[in-house]
Amino acid sequence: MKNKAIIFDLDGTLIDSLKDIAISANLVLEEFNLPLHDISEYKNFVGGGASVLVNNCVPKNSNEDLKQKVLNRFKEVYDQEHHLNTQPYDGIYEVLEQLTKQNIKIGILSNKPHYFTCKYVEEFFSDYNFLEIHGQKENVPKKPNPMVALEIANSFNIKPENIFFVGDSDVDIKTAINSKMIPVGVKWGFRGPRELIENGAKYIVDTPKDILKLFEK
Ligand SMILES: O=C(O)COP(=O)(O)O
Repeated sequence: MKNKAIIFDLDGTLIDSLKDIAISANLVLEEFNLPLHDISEYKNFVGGGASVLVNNCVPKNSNEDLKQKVLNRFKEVYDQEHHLNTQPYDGIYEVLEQLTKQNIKIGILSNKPHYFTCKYVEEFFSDYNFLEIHGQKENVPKKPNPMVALEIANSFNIKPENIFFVGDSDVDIKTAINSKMIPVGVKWGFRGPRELIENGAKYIVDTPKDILKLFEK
């Protein structure tokens, strides 16, 4: 057991953050007099980080200046008060408890801006021993680039092929493949299993507790 580890994605994997992201983005779109989107549409907008989110939700012909302004404002609005609906998925705490008991090293790699990633981890997961916590940082390549995932493997002192990379989007599965980790897709996240399988997920887990079964394989 001790020679295995898990890197988790955050949004759509550990926490259900969709509604707050959508509410914040729609508030900003409204401020800029731009068309709004249904919450469910945001499922396909999230995953590539805040700038990709903005790219996806502003009209196609928007110029860079507008995108930058929307992005800056989104970060402000999201930071203020729109966290009321965000919660860890049912069963996540139990899994983290078990992983901690079994001394399995755990980390988080998200494309959510690093500041927000740390904020959420502090709010929900401060009782768990996440050894590595990385959101998207300026001038650091984001997922699916394997760089940070490999740095985490290095710090864990565990070979990438013994690390499960658990996520809910194509970006996560591609990150796992690019870093030669074991790609695990979750069924409860923002995208469906089909996207995860098409992108090369080796395992699909139906519920958080199925993550524990991966170690029996
Ligand atoms: O917020 C995003 O766009 C992505 O975040 P994630 O990498 O934790 O899914």
